[in-house]
Amino acid sequence: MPTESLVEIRGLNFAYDTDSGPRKVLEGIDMSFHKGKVVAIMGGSGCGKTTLLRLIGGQLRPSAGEVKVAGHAVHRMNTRELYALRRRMGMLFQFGALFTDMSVFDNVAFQMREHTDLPEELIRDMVLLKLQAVGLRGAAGLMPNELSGGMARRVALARAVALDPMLIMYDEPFTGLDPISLGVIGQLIRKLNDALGATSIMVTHDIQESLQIVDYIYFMSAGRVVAQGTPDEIRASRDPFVHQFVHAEADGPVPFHYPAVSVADSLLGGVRG
Ligand SMILES: Nc1ncnc2c1ncn2[C@@H]1O[C@H](COP(=O)(O)OP(=O)(O)OP(=O)(O)O)[C@@H](O)[C@H]1O
Repeated sequence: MPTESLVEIRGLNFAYDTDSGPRKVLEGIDMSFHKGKVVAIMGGSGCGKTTLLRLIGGQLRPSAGEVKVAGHAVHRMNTRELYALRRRMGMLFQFGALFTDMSVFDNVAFQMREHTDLPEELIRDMVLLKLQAVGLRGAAGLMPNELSGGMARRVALARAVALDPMLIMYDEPFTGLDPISLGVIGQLIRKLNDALGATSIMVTHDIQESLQIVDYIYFMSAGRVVAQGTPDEIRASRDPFVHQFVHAEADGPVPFHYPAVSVADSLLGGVRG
């Protein structure tokens, strides 16, 4: 029996308003994120992945179509509903910056203190449990500048799941990590998702790590979904776009060059003039 969707995206279009008019970023996106799953969204730089996360989080409104989270259209929620929804979402954005003037403990406790009325003793136990889950209970008293990059990212993970979110969104969680830390973070993303019974959406460029830990992958190009499937389907895919990604080829359906007039035209243009 198919599992239930936590996030459903249907016919989603989005354009940014810019001085030179609307700038189309997403077009006709359909995606489903089923409960309990970890799903990766991959695609070249600037294809609209971060924009999509911001639409799911309700920071942006669709130009057309809709994003539903737990059955409710995000753009129709009032401020109070949006606030309640965001409390149930954990987010880890690029580099997952910690508050540098707070200890590891206080970084993880921050959301609990901001968003709940829980007594400090309970917060203490919850923070230590979250730190235990990422293997850093012993580092609770350290300051961020005393951590390695991999440790800092693990603290950011503990902070993202501090309030036991139903949905966790990661934007490039592996950026800047060495291969060992990258593997550790990947495994933790999977483990935390399963332990919490949550659903995770991960925007990443790291296909090899994704293939190890996710249940499903969407590939985007120029604001559209161009391929999708389970890791096994992706590995077996003959789709040229998927092939370019899986084999890290510099050129293919995703062009290496930003669109431009031909080299001959731009170099010889003056001569021919
Ligand atoms: N506030 C904004 N106003 C106008 N255009 C924007 C704005 N934010 C992003 N864009 C443009 O929208 C497009 C999609 O951006 P987005 O950040 O969603 O891409 P991305 O796929 O996450 O890229 P990357 O992998 O490089 O982070 C890009 O062309 C970007 O320049």
